[in-house]
Amino acid sequence: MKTVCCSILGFGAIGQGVAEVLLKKKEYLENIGLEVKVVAVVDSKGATINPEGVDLANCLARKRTDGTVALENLSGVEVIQSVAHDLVIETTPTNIRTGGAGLQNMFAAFQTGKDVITSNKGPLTLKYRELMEAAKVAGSHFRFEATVGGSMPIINLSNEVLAGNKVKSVKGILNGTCNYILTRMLEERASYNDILAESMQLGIAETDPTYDVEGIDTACKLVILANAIFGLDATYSDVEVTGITKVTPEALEMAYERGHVIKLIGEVSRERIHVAPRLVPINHPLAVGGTLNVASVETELAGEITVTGKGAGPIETASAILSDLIAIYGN
Ligand SMILES: NC(=O)C1=CN([C@@H]2O[C@H](COP(=O)(O)OP(=O)(O)OC[C@H]3O[C@@H](n4cnc5c(N)ncnc54)[C@H](OP(=O)(O)O)[C@@H]3O)[C@@H](O)[C@H]2O)C=CC1
Ligand SMILES: N[C@@H](CC=O)C(=O)O
Ligand code: NA
Repeated sequence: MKTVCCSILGFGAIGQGVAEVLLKKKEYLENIGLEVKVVAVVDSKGATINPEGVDLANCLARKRTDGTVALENLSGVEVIQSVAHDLVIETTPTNIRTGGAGLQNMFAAFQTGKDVITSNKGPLTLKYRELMEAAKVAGSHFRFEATVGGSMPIINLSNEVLAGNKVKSVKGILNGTCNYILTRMLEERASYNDILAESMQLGIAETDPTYDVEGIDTACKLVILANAIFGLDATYSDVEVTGITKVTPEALEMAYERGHVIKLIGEVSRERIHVAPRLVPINHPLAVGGTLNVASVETELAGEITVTGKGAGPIETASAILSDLIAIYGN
């Protein structure tokens, strides 16, 4: 049995989703020879630490009742530097201006020879090259399937499953919150503000939901795809960005009467990176609803390959983190 000691940095929707999935998959992981021991859990107020393994069920319960897991006044970086472990699971909020706590956590993880799995888009949008270089120098694994499309495989699909294929472009819906809002505005005539509030409660919206509705989150994901799949050195300023805040119920209904839905479509190729609301025919493969994401990958040898899956949500996103964990340590 291989023991993987890890920390969970950020214990909001996704961090808690990871804890739940690790509890649910304990037996499965043991059956494939992995004991995953969480030695530290950190939120914005501090940390719970136990080198023998923290009680995840207890952490989840305390987070619900007390609003925090903090028993010790330590930050993510302090935990990385002082607690022995192999893997940092980084799920703090996306911040594309500074990279936020996530950027510091990732550099600290690589400086101390740890592997990183993350759902956090900020650091990868801001400092992709530097992070890849730091991971390489440290000989660390760095995986981030959860950053784009949540549970929907897209990064590992393009780089691993479709290995050898040159990807020409990726086009699709990469924000679950916007898709949920546009779908419910059309189908139930629900109000934009009510659905946005509900998205926050469901744990699908960003910590700052303007990232979702202004197209910033989709733009970050396109930057990550540009760098991870196309080998570009793109940053946020390379993306043309329009969000959904100006899409009205009337526009959605008029489009529908003419056989179309309005979707927030992102597209990345070597030539152009852009996101904007676009008309999509009702029966088109990109016309998926709810929190679904969808991506059409245009490849050199295999033609077009389209995937769809839940683009947001705690358990769904944790499933991508779990698959990255198994990709690193399984077998
Ligand atoms: N929600 C989703 O469906 C998806 C989210 N993501 C990404 O995953 C990440 C997490 O998202 P989500 O869980 O929804 O966000 P939340 O806002 O629900 O949770 C963020 C967590 O990070 C903690 N945190 C904030 N600042 C710090 C800090 N300095 N040190 C340690 N912990 C800190 C918060 O603490 P506290 O609890 O004390 O406030 C909270 O526990 C984001 O980067 C997001 O972009 C990616 C895919 C899907
Ligand atoms: N807020 C994001 C979460 C996943 O990245 C979304 O709605 O897609
Ligand atoms: Na994904």
